[in-house]
Amino acid sequence: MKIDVTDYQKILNQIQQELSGTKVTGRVASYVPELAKVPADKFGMHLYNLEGESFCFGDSDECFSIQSISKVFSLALAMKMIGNTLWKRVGVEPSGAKFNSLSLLEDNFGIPRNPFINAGALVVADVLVSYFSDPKAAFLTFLHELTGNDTITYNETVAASEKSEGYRNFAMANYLKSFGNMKNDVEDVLDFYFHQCSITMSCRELPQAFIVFANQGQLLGSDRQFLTGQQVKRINALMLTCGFYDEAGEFSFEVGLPGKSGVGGGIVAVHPGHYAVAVWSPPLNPKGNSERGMASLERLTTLTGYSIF
Ligand SMILES: NC(=O)CC[C@H](N)C(=O)O
Repeated sequence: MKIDVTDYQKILNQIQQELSGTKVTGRVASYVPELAKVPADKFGMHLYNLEGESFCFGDSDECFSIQSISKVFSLALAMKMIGNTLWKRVGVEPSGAKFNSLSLLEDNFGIPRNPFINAGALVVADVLVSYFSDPKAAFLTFLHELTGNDTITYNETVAASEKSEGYRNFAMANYLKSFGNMKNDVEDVLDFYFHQCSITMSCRELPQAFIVFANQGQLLGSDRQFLTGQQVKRINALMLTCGFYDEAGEFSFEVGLPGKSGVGGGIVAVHPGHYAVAVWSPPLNPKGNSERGMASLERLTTLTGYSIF
């Protein structure tokens, strides 16, 4: 199938028109002051296709805290570095539970259900802390190579306040350690994890990073195979089944694309073979996913008439 590219901008304009004025019931994340400060009416979207064309509206050039969207990058880096041994320490099944749930660890002997719930992302962070002597620098290098944009960096204020409020993540990391599924110091792993979550990127920059998942692992506009086809298949499968925690079914049902959300209000989705798209609207629904973001992506696949299904 081929979507007429001239339609994308029209469709995005329609989404902006339909949704920018609507009332949302969700709340902006408030567990750290830096996130609570972000105006609730920010709204932007950017679609980047495999032809290298861009379509956007609203606050699409403004950087925001990518939070859990970063878990896709850390997973990709860990898969690149240690391959299949990763799956001995983290599962690939949807959790059906909140992103920061501790309860499933007890039944699974400290093996998190998947890499996108916090427990799984902490194990992935532990892998990276073991692998690299300077994991924070290595993570940025990975992102810079992936995007060709070396301005992407951490927000130290967000990382610090996340740390000062991170009781549940500390509990989780210690709990993983008690099962032997955390090899490094809890402090070191959390320092890395809070930093990866603090990365700021815009709706324009995120699809430039995610287009590799629409392009079978090859960087766009180059012949560099950045990830293997199998790695990309697996990451897309995990985004589809686990990217929205206990709302992964709903996202798949309404939108029909692999994607990943963050509590900063961002969502990125991928249409393999076609495009990557990011949307940002800070108010979150009760499951911790951007309310207007989900609605926007539902309109995108409905108006284009195409999803992966
Ligand atoms: N869902 C998210 O975006 C959660 C990320 C957040 N930094 C946390 O660890 O709680």
